Amino acid sequence: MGITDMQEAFYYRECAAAHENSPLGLHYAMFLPTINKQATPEQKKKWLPLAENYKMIGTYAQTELGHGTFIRGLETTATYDPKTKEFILDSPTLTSKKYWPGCLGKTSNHCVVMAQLYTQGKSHGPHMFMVQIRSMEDHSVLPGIEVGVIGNKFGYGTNDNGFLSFDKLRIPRENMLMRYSQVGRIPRENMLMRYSQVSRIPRENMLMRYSQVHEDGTYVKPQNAKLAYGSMVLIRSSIVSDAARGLAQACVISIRYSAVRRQTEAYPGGEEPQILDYQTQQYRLFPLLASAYSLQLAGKYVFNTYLEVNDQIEKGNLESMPELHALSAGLKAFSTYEASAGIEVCRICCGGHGYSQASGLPKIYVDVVPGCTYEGENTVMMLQTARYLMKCYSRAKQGQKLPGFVQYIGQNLNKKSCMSEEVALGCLVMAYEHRAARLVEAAAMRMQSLIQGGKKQHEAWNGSSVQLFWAAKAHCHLFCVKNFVDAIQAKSLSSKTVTVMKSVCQLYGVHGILENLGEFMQDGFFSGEQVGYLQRKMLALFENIRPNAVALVDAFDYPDMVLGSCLGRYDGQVYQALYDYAKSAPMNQTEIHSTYYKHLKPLINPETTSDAMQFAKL
Ligand SMILES: CCCCCCCCCCCCCCCCCCCCCCCC(=O)SCCNC(=O)CCNC(=O)[C@H](O)C(C)(C)COP(=O)(O)OP(=O)(O)OC[C@H]1O[C@@H](n2cnc3c(N)ncnc32)[C@H](O)[C@@H]1OP(=O)(O)O
Ligand SMILES: Cc1cc2nc3c(=O)[nH]c(=O)nc-3n(C[C@H](O)[C@H](O)[C@H](O)COP(=O)(O)OP(=O)(O)OC[C@H]3O[C@@H](n4cnc5c(N)ncnc54)[C@H](O)[C@@H]3O)c2cc1C
Repeated sequence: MGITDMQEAFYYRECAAAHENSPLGLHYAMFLPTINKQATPEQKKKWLPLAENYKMIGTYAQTELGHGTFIRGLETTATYDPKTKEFILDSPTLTSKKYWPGCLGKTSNHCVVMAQLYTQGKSHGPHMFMVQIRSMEDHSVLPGIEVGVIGNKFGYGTNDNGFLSFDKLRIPRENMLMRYSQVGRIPRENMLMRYSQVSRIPRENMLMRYSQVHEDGTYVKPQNAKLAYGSMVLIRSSIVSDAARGLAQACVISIRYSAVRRQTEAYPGGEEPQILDYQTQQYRLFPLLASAYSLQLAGKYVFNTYLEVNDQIEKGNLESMPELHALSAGLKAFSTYEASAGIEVCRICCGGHGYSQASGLPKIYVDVVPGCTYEGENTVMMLQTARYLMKCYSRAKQGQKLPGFVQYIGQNLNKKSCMSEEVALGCLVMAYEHRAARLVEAAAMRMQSLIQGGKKQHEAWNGSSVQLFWAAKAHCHLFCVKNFVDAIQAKSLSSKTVTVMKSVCQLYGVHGILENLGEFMQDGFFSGEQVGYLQRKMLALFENIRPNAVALVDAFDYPDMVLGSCLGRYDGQVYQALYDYAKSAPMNQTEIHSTYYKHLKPLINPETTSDAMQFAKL
């Protein structure tokens, strides 16, 4: 293929088999990046050529039957044996069996395994280990390993998500992924002196600034334990664009179809209008179109932020790690919630044909919706963002300066909206900042009052977690609105394209307020009159966007082969395509289906059943 950028390669493969989650998906999305980001130079030198050339095919085995969210609760153990300089991997309980990892059941011959590290009788928490699970000669399962597929799922039929357990499997010490942030940069001469006294690890291993288990079992911890979570942050930062892609494709299909489909005479004797001319169809589809554009912009922002922060981390500067975690966790949750719900609305807007696989919509849905669960269950991710927002709130109250995208926190909440009939973009951003700041403060106040009332920290946290969730969701929503507005304002408004996009951006902001009105009106920030401005503006924007609706989805430029949809075809020949799809159905290859003779004929013509049964036995 010759494509070196991994995201580009991912999307290129997506074009070849759109929304068919690849049986090598985890090899690309997590196994290779984990080696890239968590292995030492020596380990990369050994494993990357094999993995990049498909000799090693791997997955990311972290989740277990009993734990997916709570990584520190994982039960798989890796115990260091200094006598043999090996780790002993074990699945001590039923619930410790790895369960869910993609490409695990039948495809992978290796995996990076997250296990609790034990050395010198002490636990050091979750760490990653490279484990070979199948022979690279004949793909047979290696001794001490049980592996298989978990069975049918909601979707992802092309991915052999599997289970895996270890029975005191021994792996070399060198198979612990030992890169990580230096525990302080130990001068070379000290390292030589220090390590030569403590252990005789090979010289090439000594020039490391990484976490180590020395040959005698001494553990050198990383600068931050969460660095081991890096691969998840990478994928969370990538999922936002993936969710945007799914929503955008569903919008292409449903809006193109709505421009072709005519239904119900508009008045007695009149012609049937395009269903895209129904205001209710516009009310359901146009805000989703706006959301698709907004999430695409947010996806670009968060992935670029990942690249920037990851570069800093690899230079030992972990300062922006909390911000990246909060941003990637929150936007991953926000984008997959929005996209999943939006794709389902697009399907419903296509009527019966939307329920056919011929529409392409069910396949997009079952490919996007697990994103609400994998790589961090969405509610848990939102609460991680909320945790960061609470810290920001207390820093703001102490007068500390906050980083860019949280500077709104702690602002004066006594002001009122500047909203007028024009519905300026700036007034929209101010409204979202006010709503998020108010919800962050309300959650913080709730926590404080529970603690003052005698609750312990964890009780106050759980007792405030609904409000914490609301605050995190409002924060992510603000981010998407402001990021969209900034993109519009960064362009000159003279060109027609940007003028059209300004309407789309306005609709995104207006619709979001009207769909969450209680949160915007609870403290009187908006007057009833101003809500009227917003309602009228939304209806006006539908009319404004209608003439460009098809062009706006064409602009996503997804080819028919990627959409895989009879409804979203560029040429609009929907009905012929549906009929051809039906005719090609395997069951239509014979006039009478073989099951007639065995199951129906005995009912319809019992007298002639005998010869029928003969036939059925053929
Ligand atoms: C440059 C190279 C570029 C290469 C590009 C490659 C791209 C590849 C192609 C991609 C293309 C697009 C892909 C899109 C499609 C993807 C398809 C993927 C297919 C399916 C994959 C699914 C795989 C999985 O599901 S893997 C398993 C995922 N599991 C999870 O996510 C588990 C979730 N749980 C957790 O993360 C933790 O348990 C958590 C955070 C909930 C709690 O952790 P813990 O208990 O340890 O911490 P806390 O006590 O809550 O907090 C302590 C402290 O730590 C901070 N923190 C927590 N996590 C992080 C983190 N990750 N980073 C930084 N900091 C973290 C937390 O904020 C707290 O800080 P305080 O200061 O104390 O508040
Ligand atoms: C299609 C698919 C592919 C996957 N691929 C992989 C893979 O390749 N590798 C891998 O390791 N894993 C994989 N997973 C597993 C996935 O990462 C986990 O399912 C996910 O992390 C959620 O964990 P869980 O299933 O244990 O859910 P749980 O954590 O049990 O969540 C269940 C419910 O409990 C709630 N909950 C849990 N903890 C809290 C909390 N602290 N506060 C509030 N509410 C809470 C959640 O919000 C949720 O509503 C995959 C899953 C799917 C569906």
